[in-house]
Amino acid sequence: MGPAQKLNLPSDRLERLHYVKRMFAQAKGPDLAEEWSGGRTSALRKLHAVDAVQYGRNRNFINGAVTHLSPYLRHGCLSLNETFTFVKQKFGLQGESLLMELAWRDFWRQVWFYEGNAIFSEMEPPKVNLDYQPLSDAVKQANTGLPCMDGFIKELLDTGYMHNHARMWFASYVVHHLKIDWRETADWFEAHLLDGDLASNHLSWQWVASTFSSKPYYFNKENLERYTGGKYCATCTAQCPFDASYEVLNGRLFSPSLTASPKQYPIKSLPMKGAHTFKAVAVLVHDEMLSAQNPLLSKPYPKIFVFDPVLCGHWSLNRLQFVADCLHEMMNVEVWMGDTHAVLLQKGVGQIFTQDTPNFKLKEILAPFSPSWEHAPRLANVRLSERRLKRFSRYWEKVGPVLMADV
Ligand SMILES: Cc1cc2nc3c(=O)[nH]c(=O)nc-3n(C[C@H](O)[C@H](O)[C@H](O)COP(=O)(O)OP(=O)(O)OC[C@H]3O[C@@H](n4cnc5c(N)ncnc54)[C@H](O)[C@@H]3O)c2cc1C
Repeated sequence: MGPAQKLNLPSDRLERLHYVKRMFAQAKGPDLAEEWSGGRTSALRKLHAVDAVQYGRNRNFINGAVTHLSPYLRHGCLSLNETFTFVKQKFGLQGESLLMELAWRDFWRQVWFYEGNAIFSEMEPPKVNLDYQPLSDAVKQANTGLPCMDGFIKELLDTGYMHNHARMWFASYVVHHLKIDWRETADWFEAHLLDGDLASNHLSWQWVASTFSSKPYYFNKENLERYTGGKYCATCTAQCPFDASYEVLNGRLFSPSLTASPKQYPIKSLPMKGAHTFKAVAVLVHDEMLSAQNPLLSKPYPKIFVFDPVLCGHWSLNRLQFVADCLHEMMNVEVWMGDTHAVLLQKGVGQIFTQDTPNFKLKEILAPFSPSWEHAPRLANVRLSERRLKRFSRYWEKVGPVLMADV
């Protein structure tokens, strides 16, 4: 890693895109499209355009009224609470479907807080036989020979986005048809998403695989054709692996799992760095709190954000550009690239305030700086037992009535 370097993000958007490309020369992929510009201004525009009524009717269709809010929620441009309240007040019960999807995000995050690094290994034994083949170049390069899957992958590589239903189909195809290692693909997938989120992503892959659900997720051609409006099937000449009844697919894809123990994926700790006696205090802004409205930014200390390769070295170019857009709106935040530890030492910082996160890597990096982890308000102020955090339905049984009480 080179020495830490302070960045001066240009105000002009095009210049900023070029600047990020130059500074992060190793980052791959196309530039960030204008419609995905980062920051709270764009986030609010998208929030005000939400049509929760249409969403409830057609969210599973690939061209349905989905919100595209995920990158903004992931990076804290909007808080989940304010988004939930906005939808509830504007749409009432008609917004229920969207409110429930927003709650899924909270559920995965609460599971991450509770389980920690366990979410990166199999949470439960798989309910059907899984295999762990390496992720192939054919998948990574959108060259599977299936127009639907290649179309989904191309969209991911070109824009950093994939519709939720396409994510489910794609994950199911990779894990259950190609028998590829879910964890390797989840890591690759997260690196290409603008909304890449370790909890929503890795736990969703486990939900599809059946290591955090009671059965595997799979689909047939009829389902894909219906929700894509026939877009891929109409001209497809491939031998379709999905063209069968659920019963036939079930027999073809699965036999009950013989593995009693869930697969574990070891996680390396970062090398421990010593504490020190510096006196300065700072607010460490991280990638989940990218809004000038974040309450921590009102503290009377310097605010510092670091593009640390340990945390974001695997991100695609457009994700880095998205984050740069967000930071550009946060006038009083100093932006650096390099080793967080080195930046804080260089600035004589001995103590930091920051927003709490389940991200263990960030916690390890910040441990030598007496971090004060400030909790963001929770979506619902309810205590959730381990049992509730095993399945969304049990979580919702407790949280739903609290959140929906005044609708
Ligand atoms: C295999 C797989 C991987 C995924 N990886 C991620 C990820 O890395 N980051 C991420 O934010 N989401 C992930 N999701 C969840 C979901 O697909 C996306 O949040 C959603 O598609 C984002 O698009 P949108 O904002 O237009 O969603 P909309 O359908 O408009 O939903 C509105 C919001 O509700 C939340 N939401 C909706 N569905 C889900 C869900 N199933 N789980 C959690 N939150 C949800 C999101 O915050 C989303 O922005 C993944 C799902 C699957 C099946």
